[in-house]
Amino acid sequence: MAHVKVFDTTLRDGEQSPGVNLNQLEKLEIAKQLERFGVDIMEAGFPASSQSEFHSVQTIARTIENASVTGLARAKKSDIDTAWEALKDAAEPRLHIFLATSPIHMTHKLQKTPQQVIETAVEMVSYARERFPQVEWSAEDACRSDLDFLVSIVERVIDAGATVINLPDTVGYTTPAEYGEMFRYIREHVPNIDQVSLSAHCHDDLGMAVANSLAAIENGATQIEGTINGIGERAGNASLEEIAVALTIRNNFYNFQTNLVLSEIKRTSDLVSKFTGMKVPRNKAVVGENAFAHESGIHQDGMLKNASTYEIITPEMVGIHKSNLVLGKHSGKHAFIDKINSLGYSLSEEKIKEAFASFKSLTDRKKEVTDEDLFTILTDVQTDSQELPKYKLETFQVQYGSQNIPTATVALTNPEGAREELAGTGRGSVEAIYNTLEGLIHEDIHLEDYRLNSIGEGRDALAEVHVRLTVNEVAVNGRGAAQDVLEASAHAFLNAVNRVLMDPKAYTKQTANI
Ligand SMILES: CC(=O)SCCNC(=O)CCNC(=O)[C@H](O)C(C)(C)COP(=O)(O)OP(=O)(O)OC[C@H]1O[C@@H](n2cnc3c(N)ncnc32)[C@H](O)[C@@H]1OP(=O)(O)O
Ligand SMILES: CC(C)C(=O)C(=O)O
Repeated sequence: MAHVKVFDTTLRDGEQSPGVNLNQLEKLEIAKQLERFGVDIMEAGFPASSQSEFHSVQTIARTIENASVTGLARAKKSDIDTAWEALKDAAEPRLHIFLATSPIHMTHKLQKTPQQVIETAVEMVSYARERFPQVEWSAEDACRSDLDFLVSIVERVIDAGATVINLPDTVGYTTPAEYGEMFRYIREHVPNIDQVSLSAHCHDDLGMAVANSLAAIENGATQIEGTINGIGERAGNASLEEIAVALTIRNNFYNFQTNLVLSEIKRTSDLVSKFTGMKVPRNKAVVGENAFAHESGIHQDGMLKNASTYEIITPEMVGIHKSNLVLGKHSGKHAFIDKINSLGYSLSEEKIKEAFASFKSLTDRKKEVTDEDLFTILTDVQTDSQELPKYKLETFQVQYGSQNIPTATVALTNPEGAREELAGTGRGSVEAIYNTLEGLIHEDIHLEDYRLNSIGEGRDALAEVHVRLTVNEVAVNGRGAAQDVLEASAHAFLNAVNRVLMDPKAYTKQTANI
């Protein structure tokens, strides 16, 4: 069976999803999970885009041992130099340079002639190769480029030292037959193509990203690029978990394999969903809640007789396990530690103490603590930086009646450690809390988006709130979980404010709907 390399770009193209903004700790946790998932290459970010992005890429490059870490750069010396500083300590430093090759992009965006584009690509790839042992070059908007122009530029860039050539469908325009044909054409017409890996990178604007990626593999691609849960710019990228499972389940058709550990899919998907705030649609292939649910009588009857009647993928294959060790009010530290280890976490003693305290306080209010609850507690603890000063919720009280004006009284500790208390009103309970918090925090804050999810089932399920705020005109996301919706709402608000106040440089990205 032939091997296909997996290039994950959740932390770069995935983070380009409108509304997503990951902080450094979240990016690092996702990177460690991608390493466990077995990706060959992970694109940790775009180092020249901001200082915080530079530090995230540098930390990931210094931490990850079992995958090659790369970063994106424009065809510009300054981007390449910055990327080198961020990536030079990686186990295998790798750079990803892109330059558009379609007439639309060359004329309107780059304002360069095709000849200038060839010269720039060649010059920048050979400049990058003076430092990086691995250089990937992407022909941005390849699918709307002239094929013979693509043949000449790819040949020249390989001569300049590129080790990987990527032919992205940047705008999700192509069909499987066309994309496959493009790979075949490039393989047949570029004389030095066998010296490099040939990569596919698809977007989902027409819902064909996964099908296009598979067509590329069938026609000579040796690397595929994508993201977890298919997140990414606009409609997203090809979903890596869907490609991996398709190659496995249909290995009688596709004769290709990857290094991915399929049983890590669920956990990777959950982590990315939680940190990005992008909920996985219930009906999404492979990781959606309904992917293994059977509703209708005839299907249920078939399932009871033999699961293969209606299930082509088993939940276990993608890491969905029903747990039988129940944690509750009477569980102690040993069972707790055993459980967090079995969920794949490795936490410091300090963090274990913090997580155990949150667990115990949850058991006072909830009969059974599920794996989903623990996942929420543990990921929050994992990315909580204790050392940094921040706003902390102490107590709150809300008075609500259908005839009264909702009123909240909130007490918090400010970053200087002083306790402050205030009362305020609003049109509803959440608004009363948020107005009061705005009165306590002397920054210019606006709520842009508020979403409430339930974690698990039943009356005692945890509430999880995702908010999007602008703090001093900087957009930032926040997340909070608690058994009570109002408490989760307060935590989410403070989480967003703390993120931007602790690391203002990281939150300069404004996503515009243009
Ligand atoms: C297909 C993709 O997904 S590509 C990756 C897209 N990702 C991102 O853009 C996220 C990170 N980006 C950023 O933080 C910013 O855009 C930065 C820091 C890179 C650049 O910011 P700015 O200097 O303010 O430039 P701005 O983004 O407005 O415009 C982009 C400039 O880069 C040029 N450019 C675009 N692609 C390339 C390229 N591959 N190589 C060289 N120059 C390029 C544009 O022509 C434009 O140049 P101009 O200023 O001479 O007109
Ligand atoms: C940088 C390139 C590979 C990209 O993201 C795209 O073309 O979609």
